[in-house]
Amino acid sequence: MGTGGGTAASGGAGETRHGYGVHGSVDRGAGAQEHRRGPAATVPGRSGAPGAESRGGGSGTADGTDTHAGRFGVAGPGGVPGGAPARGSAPRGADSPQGTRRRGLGAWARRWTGGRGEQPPGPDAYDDGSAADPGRTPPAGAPRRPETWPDPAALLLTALGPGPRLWERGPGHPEALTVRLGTADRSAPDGSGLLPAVPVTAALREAGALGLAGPRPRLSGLARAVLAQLAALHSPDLLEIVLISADHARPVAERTAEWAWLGWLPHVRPGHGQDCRLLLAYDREQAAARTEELLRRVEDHAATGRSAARPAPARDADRAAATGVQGPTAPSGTPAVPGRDTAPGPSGAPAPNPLSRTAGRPGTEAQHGAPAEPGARRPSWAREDVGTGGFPGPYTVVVVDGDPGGAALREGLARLAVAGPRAGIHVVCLAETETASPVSPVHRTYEAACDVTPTFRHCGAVALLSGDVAAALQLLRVAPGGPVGPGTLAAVDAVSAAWAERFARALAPLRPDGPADERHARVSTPLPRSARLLDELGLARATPASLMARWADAADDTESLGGRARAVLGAGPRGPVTVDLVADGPHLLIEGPAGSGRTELLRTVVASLAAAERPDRLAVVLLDGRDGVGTGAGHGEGLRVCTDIPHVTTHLIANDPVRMREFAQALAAELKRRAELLGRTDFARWHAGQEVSGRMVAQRGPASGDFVAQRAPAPGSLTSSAAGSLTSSAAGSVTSSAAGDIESPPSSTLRLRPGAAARQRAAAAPPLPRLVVVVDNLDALVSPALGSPGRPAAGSVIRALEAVAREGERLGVHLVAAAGAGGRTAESEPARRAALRVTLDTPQPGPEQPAPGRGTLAYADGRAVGFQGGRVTGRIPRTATQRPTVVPLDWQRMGDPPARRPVRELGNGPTDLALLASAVDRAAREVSAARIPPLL
Ligand SMILES: Nc1ncnc2c1ncn2[C@@H]1O[C@H](COP(=O)(O)OP(=O)(O)OP(=O)(O)O)[C@@H](O)[C@H]1O
Repeated sequence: MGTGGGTAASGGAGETRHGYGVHGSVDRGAGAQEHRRGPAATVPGRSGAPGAESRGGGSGTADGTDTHAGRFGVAGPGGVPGGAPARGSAPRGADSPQGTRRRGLGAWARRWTGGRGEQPPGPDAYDDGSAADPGRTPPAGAPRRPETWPDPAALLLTALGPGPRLWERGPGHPEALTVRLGTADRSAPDGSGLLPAVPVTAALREAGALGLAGPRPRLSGLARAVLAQLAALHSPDLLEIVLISADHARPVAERTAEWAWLGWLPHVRPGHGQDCRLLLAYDREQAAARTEELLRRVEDHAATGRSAARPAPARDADRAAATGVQGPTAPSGTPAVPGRDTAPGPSGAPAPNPLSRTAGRPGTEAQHGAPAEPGARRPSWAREDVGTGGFPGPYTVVVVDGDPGGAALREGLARLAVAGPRAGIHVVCLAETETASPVSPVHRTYEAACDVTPTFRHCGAVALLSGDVAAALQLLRVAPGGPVGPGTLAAVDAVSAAWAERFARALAPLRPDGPADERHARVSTPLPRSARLLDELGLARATPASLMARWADAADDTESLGGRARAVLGAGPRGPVTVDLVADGPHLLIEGPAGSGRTELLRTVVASLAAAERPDRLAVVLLDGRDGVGTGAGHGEGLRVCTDIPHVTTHLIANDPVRMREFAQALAAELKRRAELLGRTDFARWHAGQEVSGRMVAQRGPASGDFVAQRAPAPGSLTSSAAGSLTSSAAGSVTSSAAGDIESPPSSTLRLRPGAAARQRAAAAPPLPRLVVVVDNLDALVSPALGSPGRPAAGSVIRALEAVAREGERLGVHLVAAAGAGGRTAESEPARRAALRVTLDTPQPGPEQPAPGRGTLAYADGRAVGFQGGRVTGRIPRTATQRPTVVPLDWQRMGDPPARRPVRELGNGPTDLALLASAVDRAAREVSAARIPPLL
């Protein structure tokens, strides 16, 4: 399929053919003007990349005539005297004299193999990147630099391998989202000859949106080549691809046939909760759904100021390296020779060091001799991100093929093209036009493209196919008035449908490595109407082993010394919403009207606290402030259903003044005990001290039995009458021989060691777990109803809770309380001292409305996040509904929401809470966790 001078491939790797240079093949009609020479066209940062502001405000270029060449054009040398280009680089805006094509075959072979390094170093004068002696042959064995912008053949090999370059570009990579559109011959900067087939590239992050226009067959070939590059070089975690091909001017069968290959890519799978099977839109509804999702993301980004996201470290490093290459502002010691420091990895893959990549990216900063001002290369809309490393991803490339119709949709896509780049969303717009030629000069072709695809007008850079057989393209920057400058002429890259299908099927089974949430931040999605806690916890099949793994992880957590108190509340816009009582607390207040799901949320908190930490490091005390709870007085079971969880040591209902007073005294006594034990230190530091003293003992002693020693409080620092009934084992392998222990260590181990008796006494001391006091209906305690049985003792309970609110943070005691909004409760100490606050919405009836439990979590620093509370007392879903079902699908319907059968609950089966409690109980036995004594 490749014709003329382009590097093109068709039908698969075996049929790949290559051409060289532009000579004789690139149309130079009226629309395809000569490239300008001279430094003005080659200085990065001067050309003013297109962007939202520049389009609106006319602040496009500094020199007015410069095009994209400095940013999204031919890469290559141009400004640095003696600066040596590396292979794969090109001068910008410089014409290609009819010079010698030295080592063209060598260049071909290297590009064909994607620069894998298996071929011996060639004699290419520019390969070694030596500024001093560009013609010097690189020393034997010198590492080869791979092609920065691989050609289609290299891409296919990468996918089929899969090769080492697969998904090589992360967010910090200087070439992330930069695509090669074709090639052009360029003269070497030292005048030594011609660099053949130098890549011509466009950077989406700089252009914002990219338009491609031309006759359909070649346009499709170019679009396939562009998307294949993106898919091969960026992982599906970093980049999702959305297709909107809903132009009714073409039959849907034709559109689906043309794009069928794209459906195989892992990048079109909905990774952020989108309601579809694949991110492919072939009709207006699907297109509207995808556009809406993306616009919401843009708004969400603007609202949360995500541009202040933490810097991608590599990015700053890149910039430093780029600056270093250019001289004046270079930090000393920065690798400065382009082309030298991008060594292939062991398998010929590019070195992972992004420093090298930037330094080895001639044609941008490295080659032009202009000191890189931070932000100068980037368009105005991106500049605010410069200091923070740019948008950190994940990115979205939206392919808009033709006009989907409908004013709202058009407007939405226009907004995406203009505002999307701030949120990492870049439009690649395809418009079917005639080839640019003397008959249809550039401006006319551009207007024709804007007519057939209105989104085209919002692209910051456009590539117009030109020439009799559309084998060339002209890459132009777009200013407010339309394309400017003569642009860059190149031979087009294009691949056939068969090539693309083979490529995409090769990628189809591949997945990125590692746990999903560690790989990339999730983008914002709408809240679900209901949520299941076990799903949010990732414990759909709650097993003792999965809980033990979490508890072991908590034991290593230095942030939560003494016990982790982290609870998942439910589903948020970016995954589960978690409160950390240690880091963000110490106390949590849940407010909401009756029926809003306060009690359920308290159960959710208790259940997820238990899933996060073992029961001898975290204890829970439950208090139902309303006297009718659990007595059939119409208020349900309250917190009683949580009492099967081994962490729960005490449950009190406020209907018995005697027990309530005892409870208040016991709680106060526990605070006193902790205060005496901790002395002047606090809970976390005390545990840190225990760790240190434990390690010192452990160093002297033999390996076995160390756990007892590690966790034993220092002798003499103990109080307690409860000694002997408890253990201080924390991580679970050994417990003391105290009463109530499930397993005891072999006592001979301790006897053999010096000082063992003292340590044994220490091990039997009372532990100091974190304690969470969970109170439902706090308002019923603050303002007890006249005649309620608990009224006489409510005051003493409240005083004890106030003491917890005041002193709990230092003592490792947390309060989680639920109450109706406002009233006297707001004035109470527990409410005033709650750093974390949840406000639940009034539930609305109706199947379309969210279930109770919808609310907002607010942090002390003003941050807030909405969530749908995770239900934990729902019945375990019927397994029958989870049987696999077979649904016939075709490409056309992949963008529809998947048909869902309602998950029916077993009417009388166990609840999720019961399932979890049972697993927690078994896990606690497995780790020999001792029970914490009840308060009462
Ligand atoms: N997250 C949730 N998902 C689905 N249903 C929920 C959720 N939370 C609560 N519900 C349901 O809403 C109803 C009220 O819940 P809950 O008793 O927790 O509310 P409340 O605010 O404590 O009200 P009250 O104090 O009047 O009992 C219950 O039927 C419960 O099953």
